[in-house]
Amino acid sequence: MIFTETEIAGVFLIEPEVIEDERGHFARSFCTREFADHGIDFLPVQSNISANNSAYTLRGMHFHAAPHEETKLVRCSAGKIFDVAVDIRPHSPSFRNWIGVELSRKNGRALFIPAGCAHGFLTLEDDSEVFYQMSPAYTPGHDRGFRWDDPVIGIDWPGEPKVISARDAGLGSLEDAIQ
Ligand SMILES: Cc1cn([C@H]2C[C@H](O)[C@@H](COP(=O)(O)OP(=O)(O)O[C@H]3O[C@H](C)C(=O)[C@H](O)[C@H]3O)O2)c(=O)[nH]c1=O
Repeated sequence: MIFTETEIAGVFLIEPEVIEDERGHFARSFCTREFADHGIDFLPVQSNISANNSAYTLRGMHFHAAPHEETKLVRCSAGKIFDVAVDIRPHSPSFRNWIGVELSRKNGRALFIPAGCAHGFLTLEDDSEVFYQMSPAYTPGHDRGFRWDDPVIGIDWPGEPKVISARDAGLGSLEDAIQ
């Protein structure tokens, strides 16, 4: 795997090292040792599948309140998404910064999102599926969120959402969410 740290400390783009042959290809998708070699102590305890019927479905922006912050390794196992991480750590030099990457079944890329960052995505094709490993396990009642189009964050989405949950559509600002 090829790790590239982004301008948000601790957020890494991970690209597969693909081994191709006449049958197709093989690539490693996770390895505790390779992650540790890049200073990342990550041992996922839960995996999730997010299946999305339509293009321009938006889920986010979500995070868990301390001390239940979640760390995630996100990949797109079908279709294509624009995946976004936002630094919500007030003392971080990249506080309020965001990064967005295109993850797809074709490019096999993954985004590693540490605790202290919010996560969200916009699907770019119908039938896009997101597979993500996380730690710790989900804790009901501690989920928080802020609006996908918070003007203070200014995420440059590649399109407007056509499908969004009532919860996500009604979220407030990041400032309100981290009070
Ligand atoms: C996330 C999660 C949810 N659930 C239950 C709770 C609800 O009954 C149902 C759907 O949950 P929710 O509507 O919060 O799912 P999303 O809107 O896709 O939320 C996720 O979307 C973004 C982008 C994320 O990064 C998070 O994993 C998560 O916030 O699954 C669980 O049982 N375990 C879980 O880990």
